[in-house]
Amino acid sequence: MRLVLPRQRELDLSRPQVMGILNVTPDSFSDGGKHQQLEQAVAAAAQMLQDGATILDIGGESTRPGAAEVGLEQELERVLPVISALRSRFDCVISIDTSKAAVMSAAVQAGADIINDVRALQEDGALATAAALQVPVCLMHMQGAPRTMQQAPDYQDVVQQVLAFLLQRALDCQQAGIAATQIILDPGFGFGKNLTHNYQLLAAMDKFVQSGYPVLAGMSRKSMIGQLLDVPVTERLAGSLACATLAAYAGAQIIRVHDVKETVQAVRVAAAARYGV
Ligand SMILES: Cn1c(SCC(=O)Nc2ccccc2)nc2c(=O)[nH]c(N)nc21
Repeated sequence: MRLVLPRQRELDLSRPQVMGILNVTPDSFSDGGKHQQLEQAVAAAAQMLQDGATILDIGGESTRPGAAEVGLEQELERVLPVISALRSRFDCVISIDTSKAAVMSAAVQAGADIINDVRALQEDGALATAAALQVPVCLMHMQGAPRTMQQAPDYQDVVQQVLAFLLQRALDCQQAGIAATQIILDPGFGFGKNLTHNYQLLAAMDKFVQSGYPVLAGMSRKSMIGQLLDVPVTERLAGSLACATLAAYAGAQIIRVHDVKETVQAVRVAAAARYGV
């Protein structure tokens, strides 16, 4: 199993890969000029790559519960300088975390290799644009919108409903011209799910893997850990490592995290048990 990337590169998914989170939203940097922020992002990227991340996820729109929408120009000016700087310095895989078609095109042109869309290409023009760009896409499930999604998440059967949504979106993508082997599925932990929903999805990770599509799991430092353990976001490393280990052992191929060094080690243990040393 592998993803075909631009510029004759590819990403081998026969073993789980760690995706480092590179947030470029203003609340993710100590204040300082644009240049300083770019330097900080490049330094953080270098550290994550040194620690074993093979993918860096760049996002300009905060999708935290209650977050407001971000304008196109604002999102572009946050992500493009960072993508260009990373592309010119590192040979890593870069994913662009966006739902806007215009950001997808500009980001891929600047050097991004994968589209990571928390809205599963449902925004205007997103599906056609992603198909035209011919890069791998991650389709994530979200119930509702970031501003409202955590008010009252509700499902008859969260696993069945999330999986059915993702399989349908994957078919929509294939009909638009995206190859099945270029489609990654993601249950969207914390996006319109309560604590029980999140752990039912984690327990059913093998069902998503059995779909045959690559699976991305993103639970790092999320409230599904904070609420369960009653710990603040700064005390969620152990819980995050447990989630990453469970997901990798169940066969998830991409694990999206903040704490790269520790997760690379934990995922390597899980992979040794599942695939052999
Ligand atoms: C962009 N993005 C996000 S942002 C939310 C987040 O990290 N919240 C958060 C981070 C730290 C603490 C509390 C909450 N989560 C996913 C995911 O699970 N899958 C994919 N594919 N993309 C994703």
